[in-house]
Amino acid sequence: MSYQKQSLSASKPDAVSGEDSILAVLSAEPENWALFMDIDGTLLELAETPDDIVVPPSLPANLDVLATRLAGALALVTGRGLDYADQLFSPFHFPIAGLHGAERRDPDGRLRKAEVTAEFERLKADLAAETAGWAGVLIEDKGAAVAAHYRLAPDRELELEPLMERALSRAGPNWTIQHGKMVIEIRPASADKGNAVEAFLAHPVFAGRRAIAIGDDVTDEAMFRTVNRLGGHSIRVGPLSPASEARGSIPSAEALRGIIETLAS
Ligand SMILES: O=P(O)(O)OC[C@H]1O[C@H](O[C@H]2O[C@H](CO)[C@@H](O)[C@H](O)[C@H]2O)[C@H](O)[C@@H](O)[C@@H]1O
Ligand SMILES: [Mg+2]
Repeated sequence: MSYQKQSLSASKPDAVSGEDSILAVLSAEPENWALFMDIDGTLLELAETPDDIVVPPSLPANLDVLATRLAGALALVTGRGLDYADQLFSPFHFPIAGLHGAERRDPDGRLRKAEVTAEFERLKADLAAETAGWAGVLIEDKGAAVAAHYRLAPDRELELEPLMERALSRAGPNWTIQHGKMVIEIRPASADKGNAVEAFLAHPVFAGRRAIAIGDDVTDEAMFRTVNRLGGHSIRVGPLSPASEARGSIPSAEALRGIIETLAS
């Protein structure tokens, strides 16, 4: 059932639906493609807490080689704060969008950060205080966004929902709720991952290329819709579900890293 959509899309002449076809299009025509990848759950396996993720030592250099093959047309598009995500791939600095698209560093190094108001700072502190006694709930301060993680306390989801909704009303119209894997976030409403992909594609390094977007979560649906509309390819890590607009899938982050390693070698 979950593969029905995949086989439908695979029947299209230019569908990219799995590891072999991603490898094929990128290695055959690297000058024609741009690659946009999510981080958690896509390039890296999910971990119990945000700081427990492991970056395999070969990944940053493999990404750098692949980025060079694509003449720079490779960007990371993440819900993480830009600075946090950037240091995961040190010493390389790829074009990157953080906070689900609200922060961006373009290929020319131009940086756009989201504004953090004094009221938002107070709101984050209050959320941390209100959940201080909730064992297993983690509040992740991401500057202009805040995430309430319940992976270690799944029973708290129902209590976190109204708490985050109340915090959102306090934050005002410039913020929005973002659901994710065992997490509820308040993020800037100014841009989503689809907007970030379009902004990158307007830059000369990316312009004129077709986009491949690879992600694993609800937040990635915005970039899937964008690349589908623009004639690119949308790939979900994990099984396809009818709820996703991704048209292809690869089984795991490890499989994606294998593709990257092959393309880099
Ligand atoms: O857009 P992404 O790069 O996938 O980032 C989405 C969120 O990822 C992180 O949370 C998720 O991964 C954690 C580590 O594996 C996991 O513990 C958590 O349950 C997941 O929701 C990150 O902490 C968030 O800030 C990102 O928005
Ligand atoms: Mg993800």
